[in-house]
Amino acid sequence: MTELLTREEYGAIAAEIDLPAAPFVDGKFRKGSGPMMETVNPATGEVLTKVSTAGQKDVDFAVGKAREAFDRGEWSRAHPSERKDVLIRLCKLITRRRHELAVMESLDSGKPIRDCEMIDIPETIHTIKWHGELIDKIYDQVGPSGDDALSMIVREPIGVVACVLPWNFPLLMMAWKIGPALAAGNSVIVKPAEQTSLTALRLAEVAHMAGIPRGVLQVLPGDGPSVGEPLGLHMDVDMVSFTGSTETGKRFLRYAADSNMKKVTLECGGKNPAVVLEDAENLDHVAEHVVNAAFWNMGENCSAASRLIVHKAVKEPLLERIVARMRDWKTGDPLDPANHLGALVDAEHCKKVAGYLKGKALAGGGKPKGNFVEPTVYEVKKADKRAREEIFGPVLSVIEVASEAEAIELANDTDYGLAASVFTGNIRRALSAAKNIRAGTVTVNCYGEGDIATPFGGFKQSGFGGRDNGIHAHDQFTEAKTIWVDLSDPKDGDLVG
Ligand SMILES: NC(=O)C1=CN([C@@H]2O[C@H](COP(=O)(O)OP(=O)(O)OC[C@H]3O[C@@H](n4cnc5c(N)ncnc54)[C@H](O)[C@@H]3O)[C@@H](O)[C@H]2O)C=CC1
Ligand code: BAL
Repeated sequence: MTELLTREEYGAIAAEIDLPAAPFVDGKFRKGSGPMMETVNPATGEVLTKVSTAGQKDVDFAVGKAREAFDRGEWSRAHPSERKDVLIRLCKLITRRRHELAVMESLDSGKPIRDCEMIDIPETIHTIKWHGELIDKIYDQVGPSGDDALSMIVREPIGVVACVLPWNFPLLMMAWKIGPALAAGNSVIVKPAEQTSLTALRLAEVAHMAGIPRGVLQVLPGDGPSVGEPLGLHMDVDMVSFTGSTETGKRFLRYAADSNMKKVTLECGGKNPAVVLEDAENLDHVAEHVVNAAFWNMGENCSAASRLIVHKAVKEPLLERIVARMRDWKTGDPLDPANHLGALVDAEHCKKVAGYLKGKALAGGGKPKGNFVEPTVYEVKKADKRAREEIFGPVLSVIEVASEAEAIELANDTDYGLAASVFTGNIRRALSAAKNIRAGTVTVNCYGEGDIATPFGGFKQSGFGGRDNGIHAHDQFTEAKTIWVDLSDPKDGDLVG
């Protein structure tokens, strides 16, 4: 269990912290050719630092260095157990610096320090360790060829991989990508979201200290058009792995089509339903899961349960319990470990979320204070935009239904398909819902994303081309190659054209 420090201790770390402020390229921080970018603490409005950003020139340079590193082979062709050792060493260094990284993450993104300490940092370590540990234990396959041939199916690193990241879990999403990508032997270029570059830059520096060779892990801060687009269009980038909005995800498909047909995997938005049927057992348990799923990380979570689809027979008692539980979810100073919700990531996003705060709320609904939005619940009709659009804030939309069939139909009535949950005491209904809801993850009598060993990604417009986490992530960051060996005796030679 991670120990939490006091508010004063976190304040002292924040006051001392030395923030990285330039692209990390070819083993060191180097000033970028783009403009300086202010990085702001969304909880206070204070400018934390100015980060030198990358431009086209730096993208070209970093891609060249990534390719050189890949071709040198000290990482890409190293024995898997050597890569494992370095990744485990990296995890040890992250563990040693966990409070610093947690504070940096909280200052930069507005996330509550308790989540940074208890979820983001431990899960970052767990992810990198899991893939490091995996890499010297997986075997390639032998195909079912006859006696006169041997067919081998091997997986090889793809080459130069660009990972374009969101701001909602800056370090953890970086780990989801670089853990498997590095373990497999790729050279990786990370483009963090412009709102949250700091921990990505620090992690690259720490990874270098752990023994990741120069050029193998580089970080290019900057905005989408200046850094994301040139990476997406680059002729020598072999793959882009993206997490973010569906709209930007689609751009990467166009970039690939307009350049070198690079491999693209997308993990995008969601409008995820929590379906509660009339035979759900233990409404206190259901309420606990729904509140956590809707409001954890201020609802800035692609798999947040932002729609509660509830049978009319249990609606009132469930809502009473949800509203009661929400009183424990305190919003405020992200560096105070007593708070469960911090600030939204920036003023622009806060304004977008505030646009959904209209009408009579069952809980919350007050105007934002600075970038802080209190957790809010509305009961809405299914056509209401709060029931249809990804809000990405602490807003739960409740929709009443009268039957199981109506609930499942409504759960699927969305362009997204990332996550869903169903609460019922009946195994037939649970499994039937799990089969019939079109989403990458369906949880039963709980709400979650699975864990590091299970694939995460979306159906429909929530995802494309691969899965994060588990051995599926290893597949995402490798190419399959067939090697076919003719075992017949050449002296028999009856090869006919
Ligand atoms: N699925 C998820 O985890 C996330 C979903 N979102 C959703 O997206 C909405 C908008 O948030 P944004 O930060 O604007 O997300 P975004 O999808 O625009 O940003 C994600 C990443 O893509 C990059 N990017 C943006 N425009 C680009 C372009 N033209 N070419 C290449 N790269 C580009 C950004 O710099 C960032 O690194 C949120 O309100 C939320 O609904 C946002 C972040 C994460
Ligand atoms: N929930 C983890 C993935 C994401 O929000 O982008």
